[in-house]
Amino acid sequence: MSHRRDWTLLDNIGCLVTNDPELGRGPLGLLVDAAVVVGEGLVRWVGPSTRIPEGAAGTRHDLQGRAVLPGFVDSHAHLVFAGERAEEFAARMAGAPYTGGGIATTIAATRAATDRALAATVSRLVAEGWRSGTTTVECKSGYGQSVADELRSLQIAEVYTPETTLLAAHVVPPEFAGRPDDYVRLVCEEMVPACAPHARWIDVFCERGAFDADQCRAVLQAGMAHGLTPRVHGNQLGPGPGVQLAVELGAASVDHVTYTTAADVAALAASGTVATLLPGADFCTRNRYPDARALLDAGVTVALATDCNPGTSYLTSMPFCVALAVREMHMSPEEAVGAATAGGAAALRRTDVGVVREGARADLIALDAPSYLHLAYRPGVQLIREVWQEGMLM
Ligand SMILES: N=CN[C@@H](CCC(=O)O)C(=O)O
Ligand SMILES: [Zn+2]
Repeated sequence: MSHRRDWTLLDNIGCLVTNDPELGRGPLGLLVDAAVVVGEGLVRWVGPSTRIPEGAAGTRHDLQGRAVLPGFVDSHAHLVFAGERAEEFAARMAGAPYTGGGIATTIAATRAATDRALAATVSRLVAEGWRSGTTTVECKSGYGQSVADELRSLQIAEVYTPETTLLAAHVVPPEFAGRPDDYVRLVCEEMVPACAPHARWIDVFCERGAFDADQCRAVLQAGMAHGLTPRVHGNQLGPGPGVQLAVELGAASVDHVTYTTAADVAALAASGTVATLLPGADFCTRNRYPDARALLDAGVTVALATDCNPGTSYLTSMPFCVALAVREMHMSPEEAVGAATAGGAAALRRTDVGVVREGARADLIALDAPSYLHLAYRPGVQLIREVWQEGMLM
């Protein structure tokens, strides 16, 4: 390795999660007493502290025995919105069910907001996520529901992340009440062409009360025809066709997956579609949790994400999702940490994040703890000590 004065050696790492089984033990590719060299935004070298190449870097950064992981990959978030719905949350905690009806409140507030106010919210939530160790975040539109408002939502989102998603088919907006097919036509014929240049993904809310399988298929196919890759909100509030539709269209991910049948699990296991579980939403809506064990034991790739949004999951903490996954969904700490990092990367079809190996993006987090186990063991505690984004300490 050539000497690079502007590269940094992170050494004295007590426990390193690489997510590369060729680099270390088990599926998390664990190394103890490890070191990483970062430079020009990328990971340049990974290995045991005893084998650091001579002159590997100009600067040394001592981790003092802390655990280091890939930054979290939050593959499901709705960050472009205005207002909040704390009263709706309180009513739910008093027994009211979640039906998705509150989405209309956020649509009205978002339409009335200035671009500047919407951008400030995205910026605040991305920064909140950073402080919890999120270095890659996906961001959906879906609270605009008009051509102009979906377009500006994506234009604001793309300033903060390349992982932007057109969720025009979130709910039928009030002006189309009783005419869902007219709205679907508007989405397919006008919103998709206008918004596709600003999105990587096309998403739909496939659920009773939102859009049915045929309407969702039409929207997803319209997006695919414009170069977008599908992902699906499905099986959140009850059993439904979301999982099967996602598999049929080769979606990158189907998200929520709270109510599944054996056939859904088998279809996912035979597919390349990731199941993204959103335990924050189930927590905040007092829903049941997905059967993560059935999915994992069948061999399905599982991701964890926050679903940050003002209705069902107003949170940005991936560590909280890891803790919920372990405590409530019976995932092992290894499975949960893998799902929050490599799983999220798989859900976004990214090979450069969610992993610490030579050539990957140098997105790393250091915990105020000796092991990744503490993420589940110390729920609610701020353990994120350092966040390195593309090799820069934030
Ligand atoms: N389920 C659909 N969309 C969001 C909730 C949106 C809202 O209630 O504002 C979700 O993923 O949970
Ligand atoms: Zn969502």
